[in-house]
Amino acid sequence: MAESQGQQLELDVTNIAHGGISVARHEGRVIFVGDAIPGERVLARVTEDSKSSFWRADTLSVIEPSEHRQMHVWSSASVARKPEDRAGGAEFGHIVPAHQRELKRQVVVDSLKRFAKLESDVATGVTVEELPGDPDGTGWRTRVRLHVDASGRPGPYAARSHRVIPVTELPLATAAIQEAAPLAARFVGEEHVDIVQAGTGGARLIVGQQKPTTITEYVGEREFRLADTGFWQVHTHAAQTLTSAVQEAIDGELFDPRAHNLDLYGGVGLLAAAVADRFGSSTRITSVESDKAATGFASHNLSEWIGAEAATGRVEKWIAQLASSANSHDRARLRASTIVLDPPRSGAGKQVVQSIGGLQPAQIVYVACDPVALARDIGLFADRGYDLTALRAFDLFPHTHHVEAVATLTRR
Ligand SMILES: C[S@@+](CC[C@H](N)C(=O)[O-])C[C@H]1O[C@@H](n2cnc3c(N)ncnc32)[C@H](O)[C@@H]1O
Repeated sequence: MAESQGQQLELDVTNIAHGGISVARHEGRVIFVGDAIPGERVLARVTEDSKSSFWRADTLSVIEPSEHRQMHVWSSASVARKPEDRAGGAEFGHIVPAHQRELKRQVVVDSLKRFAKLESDVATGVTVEELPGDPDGTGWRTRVRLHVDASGRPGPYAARSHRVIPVTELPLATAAIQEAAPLAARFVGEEHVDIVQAGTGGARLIVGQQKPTTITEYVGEREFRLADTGFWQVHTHAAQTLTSAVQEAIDGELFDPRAHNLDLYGGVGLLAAAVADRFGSSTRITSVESDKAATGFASHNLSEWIGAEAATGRVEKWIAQLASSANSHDRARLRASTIVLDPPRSGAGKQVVQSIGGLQPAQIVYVACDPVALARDIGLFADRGYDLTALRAFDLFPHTHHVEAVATLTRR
């Protein structure tokens, strides 16, 4: 069907879809359109027509703008540029922040309806909460990766492409990163350059596979040590927001500090510390993480709690092994447990959900950065006897389509 590629169409945009794209219809066929807003009429160019069920298109110009449209916060990503020259990573930057959150709310509610068959008040009543910081949604990013092109120029990729776009500013990044970012430098032979702003010491540049250095991040007064190349929540206020959200998501009536509580996909122990901070010095919790360097830091970060420990392993294997080796006392401690999990974008998946379900914990707190993966897993947990009893969502990534959710699931 390649004859439609490149064709220009006037489209009425009706809905938002997962992934930061909007939905329009043309002659009965769904077309996913980038850089548009539901309610707008746009002139778009078809970029993909290989599937019979849907096509993709880029907005070329806006014919009837939405009342929620604003000038893009990043001129390098503006619809005024040719689609292939627009920087990626700020695909909602042309939408006023409050409406970005409304569209993200719709995606969360719609995902739960479609993939978990859930239309309860808990599911439909969710809102997407704004984080502290600049209300215009800029200046929050403490980690930025710039890719490097064949001539050594660094920049973000264009949306859905590996084409490096040279830029002169990074408005989503913190002031320290904007100042330190070597946007005019050349890095011939490197694949990428990372700029990281740690809790202390300004912005650092990490070129290619440079050896890691230990940095310190703070959540309130609490210190977390980690590698500058390792995982840490990206928004300046994300670690504190998720700490409070996880603490509040746990039903205190169902929490047993002496149970075999788990923090799965634990990184350097941020959420295990959140749990132990709320429930006190006798809290028992094991943080499980596949990155050995991270669990080394987690052991240090959790050392104030005698019952907190870090284990290195892939969750899917580690938990299956735990289930197969548990005796009746272990099983009772697991049945009384609270399990926090914070998997990567792909979610926990069927195998891990089945293993967790098999342990029959009292409650599960699921921190998710992908609403579709979360909804799929909530549906799988429902089959294992767990109901969604609380849900919050947070705008951890303003001007992008990403949204973070914290869900509590309780054993029926
Ligand atoms: C979204 S991060 C969350 C980290 C931590 N909860 C935090 O908030 O800082 C997900 C973590 O899961 C780890 N990870 C990814 N896949 C894993 C797996 N199959 N088993 C264990 N850990 C995994 C990653 O290394 C990363 O540290």
